[in-house]
Amino acid sequence: MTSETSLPLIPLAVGVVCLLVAVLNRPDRRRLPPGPKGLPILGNIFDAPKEHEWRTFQEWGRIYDSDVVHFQILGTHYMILNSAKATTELFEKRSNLYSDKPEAAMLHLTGWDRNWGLMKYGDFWRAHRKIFHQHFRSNVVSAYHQRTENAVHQLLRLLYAEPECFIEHIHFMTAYNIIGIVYGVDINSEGDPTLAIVEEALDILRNFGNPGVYLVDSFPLLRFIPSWFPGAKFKRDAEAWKPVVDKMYMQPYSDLKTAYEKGVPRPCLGTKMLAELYKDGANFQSEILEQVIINTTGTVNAAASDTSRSVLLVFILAMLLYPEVQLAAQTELDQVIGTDRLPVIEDEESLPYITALVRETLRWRPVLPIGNAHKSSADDEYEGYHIPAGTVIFGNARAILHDDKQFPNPDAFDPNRFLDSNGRLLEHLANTISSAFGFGRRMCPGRYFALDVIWLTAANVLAAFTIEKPFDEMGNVVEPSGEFISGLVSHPAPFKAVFKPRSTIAFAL
Ligand code: HEM
Repeated sequence: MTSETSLPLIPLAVGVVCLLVAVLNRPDRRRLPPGPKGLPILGNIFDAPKEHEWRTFQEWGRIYDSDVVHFQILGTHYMILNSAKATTELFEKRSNLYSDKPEAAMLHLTGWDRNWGLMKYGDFWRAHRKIFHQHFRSNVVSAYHQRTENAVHQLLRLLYAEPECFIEHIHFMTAYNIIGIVYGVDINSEGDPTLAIVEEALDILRNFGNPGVYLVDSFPLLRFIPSWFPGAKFKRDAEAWKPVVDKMYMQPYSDLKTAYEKGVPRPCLGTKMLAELYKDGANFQSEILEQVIINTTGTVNAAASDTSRSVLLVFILAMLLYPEVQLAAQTELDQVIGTDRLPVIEDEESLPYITALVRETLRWRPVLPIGNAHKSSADDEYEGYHIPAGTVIFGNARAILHDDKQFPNPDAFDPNRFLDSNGRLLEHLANTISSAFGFGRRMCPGRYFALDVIWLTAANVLAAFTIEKPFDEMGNVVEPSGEFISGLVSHPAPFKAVFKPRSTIAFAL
C-alpha cells in the first residue's frame, strides 16, 4: 500500500524508525487472527493489495479458513471482517470500541481533515453527525423530493439530447441536486467551476484515500521534514493540493454566508445551519459551530455525488447486461403508472420491482466494496483472537453481499431475490444490504436521501428510455467490460450505452 511517490523516503525513514517499528512489531504472545506471514519490520507491505482489495481479502478468508483475517504493515495491524456475523459482533454490538477512524497525516496536510467521515470518533465528530442528522434523517428527506425530481427531469432531457454523454450527465445530475440542496445555487452543465473544484478535490483524496498509502501516514513525524528535503514529495504534493481542498470547502460557504449577511438568504439547508449560527439575533454563536457547518456542508457536497453517481452507473451497466430485468421493470412501470406521466417518489410503494432492483444494484456491485476503515480504540478479543488497540479494520461489504448462503448465485443480477412469489417486497431482507452503507455508528447517515435519488432516477430513466448495447461500425455488439476502477469509491470502467426513447411524455418536460 505504499505509493511510488513516497518510495525515495524509505531509505531515510527506515533508519530513523527501525527501532520504533521493531518495538511495535515485537512478537505478541496472544493469538492474532490468521493471515499471510509477513517480513520482519516491513510486515505484509508486499502482500497488501493495491486494487480490488475485497477480492484478495476474501481469498485470504478462504485460504486461512476464517471470516476474520489479519495482516501488518510497518507496525500497524490491519484486520478484515469477511462476514455479517463478524461486522455485527464488532461494529454493531461493540460499537463503543470500533467507531474510531485511523489517523492519516495526509488528510491534515491537504485540508481533507474537514471530511468528518474520516474524522476521529469523539465530541467534534458527534457535533457533525448531530447537525447532519437534523437535515437528512428518514422523516425529513422528503423536503428534497421536489429538487431531486427537477434534477432527474434535467437528466432525462440531457439523455435525450446527448445520449452518448450519459456518464457526464449522471455526474452533473447528482452534483446539481446536492449543490442546490446544500448551497441553494443551480450549477450549469457546461464546466461549472463549483462542480470542477469538487472533482479536483476528490481526485486529490483518491491519491491517499486508504490508510497506509503514504509512508507519512504510518510515521506522522515525517510531516515535520521540510518540503525541499529529498524524498519529501508527499509534502510538496500536499502543498499544491491544499488550496484546491480549501476552495472546495470555503468558496461556496463564503458565498452563502455573504448572501445571508446581506439579508438575501438562499432557501437551502446551508442557510438553515447559518440561522443556528446567528440564533440570538445577529450574535455569532461560536467558531467551533461555524467550523462544523463548513465541514458538514463541504463533506455532503463531496460524499453525496461521488457515491450516488457510481451507484447509478452500476444500475445502467446492470440494465445493459440483464435486458430481461429491464423489461420486467418497464412492464411494472407501464402497468402501474401508465405511459402518460413520469414516476414520482410517492409511487414507490406501488412499484416493488423497482425498489428490489435498486436494492440489487447496491448488493451486486457495492461501490465501497470494503467500506471505510474503522479503528479499534482498546485491546479486545473476538472468537479467541486478540485485537490490539489501534487496529485498522475493514468490513468487506462485497464479500458479505456475495455470501451465497444469504444470496444464492450471488454474481447474478436478480431483483427477484428481494421479492416473494406474489411480487411483494420481502421487507425482512431490506437490512441484509445495509453493509453497502458501512457499519455501526459510522454507517452512512445520507442513506435515506441517497436511496430516494437512486430510486427516482432508476424509475424515470426506465420509464423514458430503453437502455441497449451499441453496435460498432462493423455491426458487432459492443459489450461493456464490466470492469471496475478501484478507489475510495469504486466506479464501473467507462462503457458505452444507447438510450432509446420510449416515452413521449419525458420530452414534453
Ligand atoms: C448510494 C450512495 C451512498 C453509499 C453507497 C454510501 C456509502 C457510505 C459508506 C460505506 C460510508 C462509510 C461508513 C463507515 O465508515 O462504516 C459512508 C459514510 C458517510 N456518508 Fe455515505 N454513501 C452514499 C451516499 C451518501 C450521501 C448522498 C450522503 C450525503 C447526503 C452521504 C454522506 C455520508 C457521510 C457524511 C458519511 C460519514 C459518516 C460518519 O463517519 O459518521 N453518503 N457512506
